[in-house]
Amino acid sequence: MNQAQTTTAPGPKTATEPGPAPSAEPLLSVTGLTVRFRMRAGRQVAAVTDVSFGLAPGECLALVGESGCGKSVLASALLGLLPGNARTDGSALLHARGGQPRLDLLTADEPTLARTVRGRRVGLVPQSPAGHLTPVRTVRAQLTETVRELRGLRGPELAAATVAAAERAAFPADHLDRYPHELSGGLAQRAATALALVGDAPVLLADEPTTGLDRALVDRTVDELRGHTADGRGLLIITHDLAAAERIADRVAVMYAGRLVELAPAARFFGTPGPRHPYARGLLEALPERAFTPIPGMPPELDALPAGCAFAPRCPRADERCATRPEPDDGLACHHPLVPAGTASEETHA
Ligand SMILES: Nc1ncnc2c1ncn2[C@@H]1O[C@H](COP(=O)(O)OP(=O)(O)OP(=O)(O)O)[C@@H](O)[C@H]1O
Ligand code: NI
Repeated sequence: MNQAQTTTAPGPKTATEPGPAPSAEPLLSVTGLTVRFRMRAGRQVAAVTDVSFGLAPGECLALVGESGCGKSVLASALLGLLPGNARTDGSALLHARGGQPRLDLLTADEPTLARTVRGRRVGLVPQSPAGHLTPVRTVRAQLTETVRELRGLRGPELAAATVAAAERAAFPADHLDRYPHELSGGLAQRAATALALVGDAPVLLADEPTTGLDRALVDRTVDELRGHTADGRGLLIITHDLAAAERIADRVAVMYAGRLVELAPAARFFGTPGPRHPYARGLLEALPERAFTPIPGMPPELDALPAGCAFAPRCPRADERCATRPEPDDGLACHHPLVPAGTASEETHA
């Protein structure tokens, strides 16, 4: 979506900016989101730090980054699903829509989240579907209940809508009467996706929705998720699968050690001139169809982060400036970007 491709956090745009009116206000504005886990002996895990982004109507934003960088914690924070030892800061405004009021997801109380947000205003495809499916009930029973609750259907209509909901996520109808433990990982994933799609929530968070699926099913699943953004809904997809992100995303957000280090239009990120942050470039170059060269080293521990740039110890371009943490600017937090600011726009076709 063009209107969403230029800013780190699409706040309210000025009247002089072009773009269709419906995108003037994002669906979701996350500002300075920070999550800390309090551990024993005064230890603290900095899982998410000062993350800001917006999700525009009709937009698909892909959130990528190595394991443990805070992606799922970010999603959990948006749904009020963090454990008791977590403390959040910042805001995550879910804007007014369809008669529903504006709401800060970080401060909303549990009854509000349970009754009006989860599944209705913000859907979730969870990272571990097995843990989110009820073990003692068949997939059909769970899907039927969700369709009844969220769509208000009864009788034959309900039965038909349940089968259609399964079909939407490529969950085979002849497996509907199985219990979660009777499903493969890929089928459990599809059941969870089917459940998450039922409510047609304005914002859908999909946390690794394609784990355990083969390429054809990955494509089918992400296309279905992308289809969710019709009618001005938004999709935040968390994925390790950069090919899937390239297939469906409008923008890509790259997270490292709890922070967003780059936020870029997908066309620019995957095409020319490519990622601007050395870490983002490294992620892309690690792909088999690219250089197939992994980034050396490991991400830092989140309870002992360095004062400067957290990527510096692994960065081929690091220098003395990196002892100071780079402030995010124009969708990038790096002292020595691969593509200098101002040259990253569409006219750069070297
Ligand atoms: N309840 C918790 N208490 C303490 N630390 C936690 C808790 N939950 C998550 N963490 C830590 O927060 C960090 C971020 O975890 P998160 O699950 O968000 O990573 P991720 O980016 O989703 O990784 P993956 O790609 O493997 O799913 C990790 O270091 C993890 O150990
Ligand atoms: Ni995760």
